[in-house]
Amino acid sequence: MAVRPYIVGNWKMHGTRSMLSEARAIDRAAERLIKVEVALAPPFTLIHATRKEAGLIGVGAQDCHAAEGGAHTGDISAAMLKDAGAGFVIVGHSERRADHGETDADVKAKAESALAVGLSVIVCVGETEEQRDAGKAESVVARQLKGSLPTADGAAEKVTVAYEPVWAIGTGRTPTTDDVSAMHRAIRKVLKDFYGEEAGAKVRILYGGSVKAENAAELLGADDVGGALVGGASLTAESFLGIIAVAAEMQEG
Ligand SMILES: O=C[C@H](O)COP(=O)(O)O
Repeated sequence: MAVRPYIVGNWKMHGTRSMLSEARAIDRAAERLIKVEVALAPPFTLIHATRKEAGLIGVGAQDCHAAEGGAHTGDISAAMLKDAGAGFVIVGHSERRADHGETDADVKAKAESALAVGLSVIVCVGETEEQRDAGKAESVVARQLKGSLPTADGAAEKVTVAYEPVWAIGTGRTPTTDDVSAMHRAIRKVLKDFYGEEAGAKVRILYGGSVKAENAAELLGADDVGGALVGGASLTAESFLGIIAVAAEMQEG
């Protein structure tokens, strides 16, 4: 279990201002849970309000455009996210890789643009069920990582990796603890090769994909799991705090 697990809620395309009450409730409870680092990634429209109303937890974005600015209708730059109060941005989520055809190079460019304005990044990787069944999971994730990780000076200190098997996202299905351990070990090797032994050893690796309070202990208990990237179970304070409480209890040994 990580020294201080990082539990991040990705609200995806959910959330109007009425959901700020959930963010406030999470923020108030997070104050008690000093053993766990907590963050939320609400929709763009709620970043500024969430930052203002939830002062203790981290607040971030779910994506950013790679350009500094320009004629990109509907897109949002990393600088705009920082201006709105974001401290990090998720890049390369499988839903964006699939729905928007984002390549590893696109993800790397987004990550570099985020680091350039002082944001941290959560770089998402994960295999499909077809790739897993073909025995290609580790090679796919390694390729995604090598193509998506930023290389700017000091990048490793601002990078978190989220391993999210695509077939576990939103399905209620999860890998076995042993499978999570094996993949996280493989990811750690890639990180050390990519950033060097020392820097690569410090990058946090989160697990994401149907994390709930009921399965959090087994998933967070796998080897080299630094926390979780949580979708559906982060949408209410009750369910999200249930996961956070499990992570905190695991810190108490
Ligand atoms: O970003 C979060 C992941 O996609 C996991 O989503 P989920 O917890 O709803 O399976």
